[in-house]
Amino acid sequence: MLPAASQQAPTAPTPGERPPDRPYRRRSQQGGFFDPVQLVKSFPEALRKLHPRALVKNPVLFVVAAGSVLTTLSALIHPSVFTWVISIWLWLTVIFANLAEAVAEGRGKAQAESLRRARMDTVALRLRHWRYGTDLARAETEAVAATDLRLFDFVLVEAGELIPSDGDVVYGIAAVDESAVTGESAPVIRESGGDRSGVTGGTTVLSDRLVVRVTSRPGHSFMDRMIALVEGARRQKTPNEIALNILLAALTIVFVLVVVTLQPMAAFAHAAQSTTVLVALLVTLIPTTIGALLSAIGIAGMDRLVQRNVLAMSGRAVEAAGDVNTLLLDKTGTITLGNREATAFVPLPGVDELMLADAAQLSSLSDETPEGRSVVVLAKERYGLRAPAEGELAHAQFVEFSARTRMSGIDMRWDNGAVCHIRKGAAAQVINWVEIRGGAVPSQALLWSDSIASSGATPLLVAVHDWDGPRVLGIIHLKDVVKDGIRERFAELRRMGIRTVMITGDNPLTAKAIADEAGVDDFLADATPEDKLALIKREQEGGKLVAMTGDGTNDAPALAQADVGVAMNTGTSAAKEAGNMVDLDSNPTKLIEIVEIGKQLLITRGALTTFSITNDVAKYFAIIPAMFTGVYPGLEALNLMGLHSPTSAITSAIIFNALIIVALIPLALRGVRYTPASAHDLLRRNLAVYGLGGLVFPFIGIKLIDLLISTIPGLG
Ligand SMILES: Nc1ncnc2c1ncn2[C@@H]1O[C@H](COP(=O)(O)OP(=O)(O)OP(=O)(O)O)[C@@H](O)[C@H]1O
Ligand SMILES: [K+]
Ligand SMILES: [Mg+2]
Repeated sequence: MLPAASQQAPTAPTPGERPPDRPYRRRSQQGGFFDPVQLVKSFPEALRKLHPRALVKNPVLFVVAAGSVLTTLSALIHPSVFTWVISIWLWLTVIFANLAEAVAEGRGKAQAESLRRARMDTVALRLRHWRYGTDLARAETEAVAATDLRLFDFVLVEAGELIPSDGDVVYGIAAVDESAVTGESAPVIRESGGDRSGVTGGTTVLSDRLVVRVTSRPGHSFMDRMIALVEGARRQKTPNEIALNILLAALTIVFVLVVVTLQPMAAFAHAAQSTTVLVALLVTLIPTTIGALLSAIGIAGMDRLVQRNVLAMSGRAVEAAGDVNTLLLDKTGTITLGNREATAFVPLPGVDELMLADAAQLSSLSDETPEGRSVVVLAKERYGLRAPAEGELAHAQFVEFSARTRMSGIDMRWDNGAVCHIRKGAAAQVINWVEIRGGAVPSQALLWSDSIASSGATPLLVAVHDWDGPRVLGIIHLKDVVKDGIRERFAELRRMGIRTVMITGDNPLTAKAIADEAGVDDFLADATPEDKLALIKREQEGGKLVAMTGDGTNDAPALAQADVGVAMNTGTSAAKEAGNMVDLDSNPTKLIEIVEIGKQLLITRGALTTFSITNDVAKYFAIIPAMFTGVYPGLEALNLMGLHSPTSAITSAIIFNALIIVALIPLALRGVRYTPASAHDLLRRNLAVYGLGGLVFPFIGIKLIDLLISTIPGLG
């Protein structure tokens, strides 16, 4: 039996219909963006991170921890209020730094928990020997545990059932509830053939039924990857982060040398310092603030993407997003709604309309793309044409659509030896097909299809080669609609300095019409998957960072090559595998937010590094006079803050040094405010705010702490 190729699409919104500026549901934002309770909750984890194995990964913190051990030992040998207070606050410095990381990770852990709950063990109905055209009612099935499914198994999923594994729909069309993964309760359409064929294990089929080909091994599913990602288990340091870490380590080594060589000089001046004071000086000099917050900033950047329903598989991609120059988008399903539908059959002069409709339908019987299905539907609804019954097409061979041939069709053979070939596809390819077979193509074929294309629709030429010879019959008019509000979003990208380029396999006229309507800066038409890849490489050779959004298998090579490859969650598994980000909302203009988050990550890191280095200056002015006023009374002039006593001055500096870490945790997690502006303006503003702030703020903070603690006996 032939499959019911003309099943109607269930009535649910297509993903593209969502207005781009709709506020996304942010899953873990229910308790406010930064919840102070998290600080308390993460405390045990911060203590666990005191393990030396965890500490060595952060050279700055490791030095502080080593200093804490030294001061604690000396407090045990020469106990005093001062030595104990310094020791305790040094340990607190390390713990607060761990706390920053623990809080950043904690938010993801909670999310991972809720994902785990969604991932249930299910029983799958595996189909034995399924191939296209099998009657599902008669197909042999066996029940197996979802965990026992293998790659390329076929499973049947009915309405109300959980999809047992990631895969591609190979037969059928259904409404699917993907809220377990995307947090979005509106159902989405998943169908075979097109760019909306990918399904995710753990989501639920709401209507109809699907045959799914399994594309992931147990334990390697999308949901598993998502859990590992939000938990931070797979987080690797990005190249920029590693570079900054090396710089911080180098600074630390320099200051260790400074402090160690200071002691002989101090001794020479009869002002030899205690271990506690030397460690205190060292800790104030090294960049503890940024050392403590660096990894939290990175984790929070990934997390901010998750809040916007984007899964970034690599931190490097998030950083690259902050510097993107060019954005490439495919047309169908990305810029347009993507349900290209046949709306009319246009016969050439002298061709019977019914004959064209019949040929169009025959050529689309096994064409499982949305376009193909819509042709069958149109032929049935407008002309009452029914798909041929079982047996009638026993000797037919289907020719599947491919992005390279840009055609699909059927070859039919009759018992008397007669043969009939039917093709439909892009105008240039079909005309070529007819001419190679020796047929003549009337000028209207190209003229009319060009005029359809110029309106932004896609023309498909239909041609036959039978006993009457090769000839074009007419044109199928495929309509596609540009998504609402996309023009404004592209204008916004332009303001951010990003060039948008549409790349499509469609013809240049359709491409131009859509490009004009959507307001992209440039377009490339007639693009094969290789062309898409080559375009990205060319842009990259010029030193540019390229982002690409796409959903089709034919976009996969380009998605893999791009610096930022954002696959639509509605897309095929191949596209999702190839990209380094997946947008669960399948919104191509999400890239605007991704770029913002990338920029915000870079700015936050820069701002806090500046703050960290400048805020050490005040501590220096607190500690140096305290160390030497005994022997050089003139140094009292450096006691700008008028601190109470040498011990209170040093203690205040160390307490401030520890507290500033906790105070900046919310900023590290939330990110510095980002407004679209040139990189130069942003840099200047941040230097002013965070550089100057870092310079001035500690003077006030240390003075206040000094006023407080000078009342404590033993410190005053
Ligand atoms: N089912 C089909 N049968 C025959 N020809 C088709 C079919 N679908 C598309 N075509 C033709 O092939 C061309 C390329 O289509 P395809 O969907 O591969 O483009 P693409 O590269 O994915 O671009 P985009 O998705 O950006 O539009 C279309 O312009 C159309 O002429
Ligand atoms: K410091
Ligand atoms: Mg496509």
